[in-house]
Amino acid sequence: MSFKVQPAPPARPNRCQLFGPGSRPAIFEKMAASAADVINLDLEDSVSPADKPAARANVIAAINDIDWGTKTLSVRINGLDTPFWYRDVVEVLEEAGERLDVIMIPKVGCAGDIYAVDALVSAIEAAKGRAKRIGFEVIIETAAGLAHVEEIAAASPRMQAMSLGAADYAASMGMQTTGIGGTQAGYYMLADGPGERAVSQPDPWHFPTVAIVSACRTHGLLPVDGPFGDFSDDAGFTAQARRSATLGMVGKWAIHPKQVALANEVFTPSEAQVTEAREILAAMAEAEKAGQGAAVYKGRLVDLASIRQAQVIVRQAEMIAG
Ligand SMILES: CCC(=O)SCCNC(=O)CCNC(=O)[C@H](O)C(C)(C)COP(=O)(O)OP(=O)(O)OC[C@H]1O[C@@H](n2cnc3c(N)ncnc32)[C@H](O)[C@@H]1OP(=O)(O)O
Ligand SMILES: O=CC(=O)O
Ligand SMILES: [Mg+2]
Repeated sequence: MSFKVQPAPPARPNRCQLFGPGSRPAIFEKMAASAADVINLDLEDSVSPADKPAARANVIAAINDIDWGTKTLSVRINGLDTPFWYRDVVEVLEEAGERLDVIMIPKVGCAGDIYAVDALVSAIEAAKGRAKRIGFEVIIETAAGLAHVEEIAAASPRMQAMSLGAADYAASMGMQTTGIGGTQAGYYMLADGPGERAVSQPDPWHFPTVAIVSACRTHGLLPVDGPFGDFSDDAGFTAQARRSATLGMVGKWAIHPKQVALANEVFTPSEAQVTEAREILAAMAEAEKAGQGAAVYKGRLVDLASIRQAQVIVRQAEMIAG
């Protein structure tokens, strides 16, 4: 471990972020009644340019009028390359009440993008006497965003979470696919050797996922997997979510309500995982009493690092249980 201790991320559940277009207020109550930990009211890519002003008004009314319970409530603003974003920030922060928790900034390319939004948000908070400091979450979904992922993670004390946006990321990287997340038909390997050659399909999102997790863990943010577009493919969603969870992400977006339960299941440590983690902690407590730093648990090595691994699972389960 470095001399600098790794900071803890915000202690709140973030297993599923349910999105809904700000231009579709009929679904807002359904979003509030869902089992998602985080709600993202969208002003960006699910809202057509002509609908932006009406969507802002809908979102402001929804923040003020709907009972969002204990969910984290976020609004996705438009990107800094558009004429919409500053009005999103000004109107939402001037007119919506204190229930809003977070602003999501899409297509972030460098720390300066965060600085710009921070300056505007700080000025409005001061002018309006807002008591609660608005947090930021960002989407890494461009080549520049990935190249500068670490400086973005460190850009502001407002930063809480980072998502991988597979659709825009694929476009920005020039990837030859229209699929949003999951395995991609063209990204496959053929085994060497004689006879019929086995096909394997590696994960094309592996590199950005690991880069985001690393930046987030370094700076105490929540790493989140973004959208999986084919909401008819439950198995595909679950496989993608399991890969992300295994690599350290804490949750995944839902772009349809049927994906909420799938995400919650993957990102809630199972009873078997928690039991095993507690047994490892118990085995290590016994080993320590006997003056040993290593022990055998179910035929495999456990040592002091196993304590830290097991604590990840136990803490996650305890935080979710509240
Ligand atoms: C890809 C890049 C990105 O940026 S993703 C993030 C931005 N995109 C979004 O926010 C899109 C969010 N999703 C949607 O707009 C809709 O779910 C889409 C995909 C259009 C499908 O809608 P629809 O055709 O109504 O679906 P459905 O008939 O299967 O709906 C079944 C019931 O569920 C409801 N529903 C629909 N979407 C949501 C939602 N996001 N949150 C909560 N509820 C939702 C529908 O109203 C319908 O309800 P009911 O059964 O009629 O009562
Ligand atoms: O905004 C999300 C994406 O996948 O693009
Ligand atoms: Mg996007």
